[in-house]
Amino acid sequence: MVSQVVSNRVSVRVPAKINLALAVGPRADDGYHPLTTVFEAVSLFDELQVEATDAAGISVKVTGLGAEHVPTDPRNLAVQAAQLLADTFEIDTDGLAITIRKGIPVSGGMAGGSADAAGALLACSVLWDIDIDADEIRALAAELGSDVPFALLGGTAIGTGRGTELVPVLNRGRRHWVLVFGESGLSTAEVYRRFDELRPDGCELEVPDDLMAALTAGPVTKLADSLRNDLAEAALDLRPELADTLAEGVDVGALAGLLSGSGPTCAFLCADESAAIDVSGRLSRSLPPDRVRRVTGPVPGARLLG
Ligand SMILES: C[C@](O)(CO)[C@H](O)COP(=O)(O)OP(=O)(O)OC[C@H]1O[C@@H](n2ccc(N)nc2=O)[C@H](O)[C@@H]1O
Ligand SMILES: Nc1ncnc2c1ncn2[C@@H]1O[C@H](COP(=O)(O)OP(=O)(O)OP(=O)(O)O)[C@@H](O)[C@H]1O
Repeated sequence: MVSQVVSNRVSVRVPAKINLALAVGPRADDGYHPLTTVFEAVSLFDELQVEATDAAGISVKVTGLGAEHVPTDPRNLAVQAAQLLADTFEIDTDGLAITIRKGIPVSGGMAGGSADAAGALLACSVLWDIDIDADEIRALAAELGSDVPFALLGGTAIGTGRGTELVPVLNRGRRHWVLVFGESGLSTAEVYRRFDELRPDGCELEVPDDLMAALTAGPVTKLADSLRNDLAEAALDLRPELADTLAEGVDVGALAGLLSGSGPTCAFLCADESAAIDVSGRLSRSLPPDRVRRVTGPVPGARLLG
């Protein structure tokens, strides 16, 4: 297909995720673990702009939270996404300028890099006027990373396989969360490796019935009781101080504390908005305020801006 640039600048916004449940089976021969997870997209975003310029090659500029830890070369997941899309549709990437504004912590267990990959797929498909359907873009997303298809979809969804097979979950209401970002990031691969050492046979890949029921009916306390993360043990083994953070959030009024994905971000479910304001205020007294954020979920996946 020949590229035809229809607009020379496209902006998108992509949310972070938490895993309301993350059941992890034993490591498979390909190095990945089968999962049964319930993703929820929350109101913490990366913004990404792609632009057609006269310069050579692909350039990438990163600003915002933790930008200094993000590569600005072909290792950047947004660059990889643009390149994969271009290769698939035979498009010349010369002159592509990508700008990323990070709002999602890097290596925070909230799928920040995946968000940028999803954003680049969406933005470049518009910039290059590619006629790509939902199944095709989902397949490219899954090639880029296990969390990338969900970053496109958003909302609340069950993920199986590597986390790339998604089924949206109907649920009601808006949930109020307080996030505590880690002092530094944790490597997802390292957390899975420690999981293998601690749980060589994996954990049970059960569909979390109590959680599914709590998403559609009953008080939010029921949901708080059914949150689960099989990677928490491994992440806490690598970062024991996270146990104190999780306990502190509950001490100051959260209904439950949950490690987000592979961590180190801690997510606290609160009864309602005013409880979340109170919890975030109290946590900000003992922690640097820029590590504490109030968010809601679910929110939609990758969206065009403007
Ligand atoms: C922890 C989660 O965020 C939960 O949603 C994901 O499972 C991780 O998703 P991700 O960061 O997009 O993962 P990928 O980029 O695909 O893989 C990073 C590393 O995580 C490990 N990995 C990831 C997904 C999976 N189902 N099993 C794994 O073992 C692998 O060691 C892999 O090398
Ligand atoms: N656009 C990007 N944004 C953030 N990190 C990126 C990006 N591109 C590459 N990386 C690299 O990817 C690694 C993981 O970053 P990321 O922020 O996606 O972790 P994460 O949120 O813990 O991932 P997940 O929750 O999907 O496991 C980091 O080492 C980072 O340097």
